[in-house]
Amino acid sequence: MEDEGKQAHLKLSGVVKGVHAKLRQNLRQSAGDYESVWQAHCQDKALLGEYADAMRSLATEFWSKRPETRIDWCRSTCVEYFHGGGLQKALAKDARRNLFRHQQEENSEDSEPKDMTLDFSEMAAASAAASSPTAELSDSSGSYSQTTLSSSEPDLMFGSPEASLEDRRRKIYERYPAPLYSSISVPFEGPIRLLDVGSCYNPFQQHSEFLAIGIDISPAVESVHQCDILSVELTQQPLQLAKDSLLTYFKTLPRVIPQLPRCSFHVVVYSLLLEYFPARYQRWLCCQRAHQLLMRNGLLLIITPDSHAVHKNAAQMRAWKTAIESLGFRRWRYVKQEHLHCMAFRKTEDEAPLTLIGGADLMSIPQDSQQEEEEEQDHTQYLFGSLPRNDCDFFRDAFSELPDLVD
Ligand SMILES: C[S@@+](CC[C@H](N)C(=O)[O-])C[C@H]1O[C@@H](n2cnc3c(N)ncnc32)[C@H](O)[C@@H]1O
Repeated sequence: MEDEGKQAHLKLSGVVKGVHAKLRQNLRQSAGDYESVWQAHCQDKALLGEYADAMRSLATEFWSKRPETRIDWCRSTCVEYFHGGGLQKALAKDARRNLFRHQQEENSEDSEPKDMTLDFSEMAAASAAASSPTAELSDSSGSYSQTTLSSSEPDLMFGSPEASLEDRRRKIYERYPAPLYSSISVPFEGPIRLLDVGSCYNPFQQHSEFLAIGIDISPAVESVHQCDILSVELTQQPLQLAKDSLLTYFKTLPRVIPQLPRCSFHVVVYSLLLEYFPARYQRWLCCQRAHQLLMRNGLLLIITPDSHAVHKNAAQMRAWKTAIESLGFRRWRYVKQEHLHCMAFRKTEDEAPLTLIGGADLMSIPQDSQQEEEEEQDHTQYLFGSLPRNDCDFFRDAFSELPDLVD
């Protein structure tokens, strides 16, 4: 019986790993033309269907037996963040950081400020922390990523010499209230709007904390919508609907989604998704899209496989952190589990704070550096039939949530 289970697991993981390997091979053969490789891949409905069934069986029949699955981790992280004080603490920390920064600016001897540039995204966070509940869609006017106060408003900038920094900051807030329509306010209320990208079998749907919207290029179940995160159109503006209408909107999305609303989700989940893509640029684009889809203070959750000790791929994880933070996120939580890296990034800025040249290059996975020659030479029948050894290692890492069934 145990042997039968092992065989079934190997067969299913063979389908999954075969698709990943084929994509990487196609990318190499096309000399890096990831767009045409991706287009051809998305048209291969038979292969996509086989993958979807295999992935669903792996996840629901084998991996779900583990004490804490990646879905459990995402769920407990969201509950702590939205309902357990995590968001409040993060906002309070922003406010302290912001205050400290302005104090530093004022104290610096050589700066005689004529203009003071205030980062309104942080101010919004600070004011959200300090304020009573604010309607999510309270104001849709204006751009607010940066506002410059000129020296023609001296009282506002510096106040009277005796005024405390807190007083001056309060005046600034009164004069320039930061619009919060696309920012998550505290205390958090209502279901957590969670976009599960590469959802496959809609694992978040069963949890009542979430209004879970699952999307996939090849859904394994009816409730998941067909949508490609790489190419789906995004609306120009966030949805401007009252809360009830928002719920209705998300509950009545069409089966095939042509467009997703910008800045409208509390959580975006990429669970075992980024390593599906053969090209770094696709992983990078995917993270950019998460930033565009999330409300400010929303969370991007990334789960990526790795069975090695935490330090083995620490450089890769640091590179991902640098790349993702450059898009306007700040890492809120990182956990290395036995077979997974689990990361939560909070969207802290509406615009990318800096343009990181070569950001896509930082989104590598170990298999990117695998040389074609090595692959061709190393067809060892190691564990997974005809796959090369490095792929075997990868898939054992990538899909070994039940290691005793694979090893
Ligand atoms: C390894 S499975 C992970 C399934 C699930 N998230 C989990 O953790 O068990 C990756 C899934 O991502 C989907 N996928 C790949 N590229 C996608 C894209 N561009 N847009 C949406 N889904 C995608 C695949 O069809 C597949 O179902």
